[in-house]
Formats: sequence, structure tokens, C-alpha cells
Amino acid sequence: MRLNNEGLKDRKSWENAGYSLPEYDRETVTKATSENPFWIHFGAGNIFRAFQANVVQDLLNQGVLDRGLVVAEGYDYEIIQKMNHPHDDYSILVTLKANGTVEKTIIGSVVESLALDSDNAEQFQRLKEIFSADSLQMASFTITEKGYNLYGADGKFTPLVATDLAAGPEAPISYIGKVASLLYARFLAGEKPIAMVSMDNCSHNGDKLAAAIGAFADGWSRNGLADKDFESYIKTSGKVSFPWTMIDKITPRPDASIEALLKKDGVEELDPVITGKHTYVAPFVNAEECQYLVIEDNFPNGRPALEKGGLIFTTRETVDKVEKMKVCTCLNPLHTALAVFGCLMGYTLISEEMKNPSLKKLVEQIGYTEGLPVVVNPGILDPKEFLDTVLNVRIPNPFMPDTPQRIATDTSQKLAIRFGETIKAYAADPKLNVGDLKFIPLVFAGWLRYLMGVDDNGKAFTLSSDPRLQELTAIVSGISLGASTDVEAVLDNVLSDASIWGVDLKALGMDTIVCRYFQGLIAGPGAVAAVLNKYTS
Ligand SMILES: NC(=O)c1ccc[n+]([C@@H]2O[C@H](COP(=O)([O-])OP(=O)(O)OC[C@H]3O[C@@H](n4cnc5c(N)ncnc54)[C@H](O)[C@@H]3O)[C@@H](O)[C@H]2O)c1
Ligand SMILES: O=P(O)(O)OC[C@@H](O)[C@@H](O)[C@H](O)[C@H](O)CO
Repeated sequence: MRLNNEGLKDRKSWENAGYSLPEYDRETVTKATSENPFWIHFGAGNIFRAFQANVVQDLLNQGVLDRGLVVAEGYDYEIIQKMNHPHDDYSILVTLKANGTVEKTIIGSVVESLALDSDNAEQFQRLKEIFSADSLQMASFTITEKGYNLYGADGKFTPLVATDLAAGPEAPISYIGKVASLLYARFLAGEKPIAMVSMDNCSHNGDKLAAAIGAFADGWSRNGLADKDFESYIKTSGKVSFPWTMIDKITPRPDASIEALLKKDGVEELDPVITGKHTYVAPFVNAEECQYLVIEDNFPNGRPALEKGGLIFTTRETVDKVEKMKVCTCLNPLHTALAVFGCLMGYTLISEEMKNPSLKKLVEQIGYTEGLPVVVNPGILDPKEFLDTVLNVRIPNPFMPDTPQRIATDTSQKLAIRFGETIKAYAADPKLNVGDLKFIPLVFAGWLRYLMGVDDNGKAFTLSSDPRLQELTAIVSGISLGASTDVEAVLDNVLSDASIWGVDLKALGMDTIVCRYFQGLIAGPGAVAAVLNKYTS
């Protein structure tokens, strides 16, 4: 059984092995999409394959949609070369339910995949053609939080961005520069409307995308490298919107146990790949069943009835509340806490960590005690119920192969949103006291201990990738477990770096507790477990 056009002609074999197949005529859908694309997604990673592509597949099956998705990959072209093209853009979604049952679906809703690479003239031209189409209603993104960042650690534009700003929209090399260039093609084609929809886990994600694209529109228009009206087209015309969204579906990296399951069915050529840019991809994706995608309903060129596929369209205010609930309190902070301590304590499964009473207590305290008091009920989802499900069903799901190592990726980019917002809310509320936060600082100390790259047994481990890793590991590189260390001096600068925590921990007086915890965590082998035990029992 081969996952491509040829292999899927033998529908019977797949069906007999328990796979749900596309119920639409894919050739017709492909032709219609190619002529009149309506949705292009940037970021051909795992969440896209598991979530957006599956929603569109359902709507194609129901006959609600007659066209599919185009996907563009602007960072890691290997995904397209090694996964999309060899499999004719098909992938397998394995849904791992909390009751242990498994659903296997062949996803055929992605019908064209392109490298967003200005050196690849043919595909870049095709992308410009797609961006010039009247029919295009939305471009969405799952490119990680750091994908929107135009600046280096020195606060200046990165060299790629600076080059693009100076050179204009013809052949950009930075990610957002390339996207801005496609929008310029849409502007030149008649200033056509479009929604640019970030679906990444960052706060006010639409604003992040708007600011990044806006910097290019501004720079190019001001320097005469683009039409002077390009800036107003992007920023004030109302023709280009940047809706805010909240996305939720735990989608681990493709796991060997799932690969084995599919191989046993007779599926061939399943080998996962870790690309040169550290994306973990395979012809299949494994994910939980639970999913939410809440989107601000602001689509200047209209939109299809995606609500029929379960997406929730609402106001910006509601998205804001629901996103704060999930990203800042009820899910992602708990994930990061488990990621940091999981890596330190040698865990390779999040669900296993939830069997450790100290870790379970830690995330319960962060969620119920420290987070919930500052959550505003968004109305469409109840925070307490959401948190209950996260803690009792989703994270402990033993069938989910999610790892602390995946979640620890890019932690320097995530702490501010995942914990900093709660600290800010405590600082701003006269009825609350920042000093009452005991478990969030424990995660901060745990992360600084994690940066030492030495586990709780004293053995070196590989840190997950992170754009600030080099600079941050250097801070703790001189510390040895059990050796006397002037913790305050070592951590002095980093604790006041608000770009990491979202706040200046020293200014808020939280540095003392972080240093105290950190001192405990470096006391020797076993100290991480001991500190966790001491403060959670
Ligand atoms: N996996 C999940 O559980 C999940 C759930 C909800 C939201 N998300 C959001 O989606 C994002 C992607 O998750 P995923 O599971 O697809 O990860 P993934 O590792 O499978 O894919 C990452 C994608 O981001 C791109 N990317 C990585 N670094 C980039 C950079 N510097 N600039 C531009 N693009 C870059 C990669 O090329 C790839 O397309 C997450 O960062 C998160 O914001 C993920
Ligand atoms: O995807 P990231 O790297 O932003 O964060 C890792 C996980 O916390 C995240 O992917 C969750 O699984 C997801 O946010 C659940 O909806």
C-alpha cells in the first residue's frame, strides 16, 4: 500500500485495513483549486496536516467545499521535497482518542504544495499567480512564534530582513519579506482583498503578522521600492485584514509507535525525517481528537462556511479571551512546565509525567491556583471545564506520544506569553500579590537549570532547538552540580530581561524566589526531584 495517486487507486486494500478515504473526486477538486484557489496555508508542518487539512477534507466530503488547500513552505523546503511531492500531497492522519481507539484517515485535501523560495522562479511565479487570483480569500500561517520576528537579539533587523528592506519586493529572502512580496503582487493585480490569518500560538497573533508585513510595506513604500499606496493597502484600506485566532489541538511529532502500526497494515515508504532545519515530519501525523480553532470574523474577500467544519467565528474580544485562557493559563503554561522538568528528569512522554505526583501537583497549582484567578471567562468555552479536561483527559492521555522534548523547543520565545501575562495581571490587580506566585517562578528556575544541559542524574542531554540557545546556555555554562555558586551574580542580567519573561523579574521582586529555587536545583544529582517534592507536597 503506497501513499500516492497510484497506490490509492486500490481503495479496497486501504478500506479493508480500516482507513477512511477521501469521498470526493480529487482530480476535479485539484483542477478547481488550481483555477480558483481560495485558501493558501504557509507552514507545511504537523499541525496543518492534522487540523486545517482535515477540516477541509471533512467539508469536501460533505460537499460544503468544492476546492481544497494549497500549501506553501517558506522555511524548510525539505518538507515539500521529501513528504508532499513524493506522496502527491496525500498524508495519513492518525487520531489517537483518549479511550484508546485509533482513527486512520487518508487526507487528500491538500492539492498543491509549493516552496516559497524566490530562487525557485517557477514556484515563486505560481505563488504570485495564486496571490493575484480574485478567488483567494485567505492565507493562513503556522510558522511558529519566531517566524514573525524581524529582529535579532541586538534589537536590529536581522541581516536577511535588512537586505530585503533595502532591495525591494522582487526577490526577497526573508520569510515575511517573501510573503509581503506576494501581497505586493495582489496589490498590483488590482488591490484585491484578502484575510491574512496567523494560526500560531502567540498572543494577538494577527497583530504580530500585521506588524511584520507592515514593516515591509512601510519600508518599501517609503524608499520608493514599491508603489507608495502599498503601505495604505496593507495598513488602512480595510482590504487586508489580520484576524486574531486561537488554535488548539495537541499534535506531537510523528511517533515510531504509530509508524509501526501503519507498517503492520502494509503501508509502505513511511520513514519519518528530521530535516536539516529540525522539523520532524513523516507521511503520517498523529494527533488528539480534541480541537478548537477560534477566528475573528474579519474576511474582506468573504469566506467559505468553515463553521460547518467546527471552526468558531467570533469577535476579536472573544478570541482574545479564549486565547488568553488557553495559551496563558489553561494549557500551554502547563505544557512548558512539564517540558522543562520532563527533560531534566529523563521523561520522554508527557502522559508518563502526569503519573509523577510532584509534576501533577505542579501543573495543577499553576493552572488552578495561580492561573485561573486572572482568567476572564470567554463565554464560548468555560475555563474551569477546559482546564479540567486538559489536566484529567488530554495531557494524561496514555495513547498520545507527546514528548517534553518537542514542547521544550523555542522555550525562550514562549515564556513571556505562557507565564508573563499572568504575572502582569497579578502586578496590575491591587487585590493580587505577585509574591503569592510560587510555582511559576519554580518553572523559571527549572528552565534555567534545564539550560545547563545536564539532567537530574548529572548526565548530559541534548537541549531542544531554540533561537537563543547559544546566548542563554553561556550564562549557566560555568555551573557544576553541587559546587558553590553565586547564583544571584550569575543570573543577575537574565532575570531582568523582559524579552524572555515578559516582565522584569528583578523589578517585580521575583528574582529572589527564582534564585532560591535555582540554588536548590543545582545542589547535586537528584536535587530537581527533591525540590519539586519539597514544594508540591
Ligand atoms: N503541534 C501542536 O500541538 C500545535 C497546536 C496548536 C498550535 N500550534 C502552532 O503551530 C506551530 C507549528 O507547529 P507544528 O506542529 O506544525 O510544528 P512543526 O515542527 O511540525 O512545523 C513547524 C513549521 O514552522 C516552520 N518554521 C519553523 N521555524 C520557522 C521560522 N523561523 N520561520 C518560518 N517558518 C518556520 C517549519 O518550516 C514548519 O512549516 C507551533 O509553533 C504553534 O504555534 C501547534
Ligand atoms: O507548538 P508550540 O511549540 O508553540 O508549543 C508546544 C505545545 O505546547 C503546543 O504545540 C501544544 O501542543 C498546542 O498548543 C496544543 O494546542
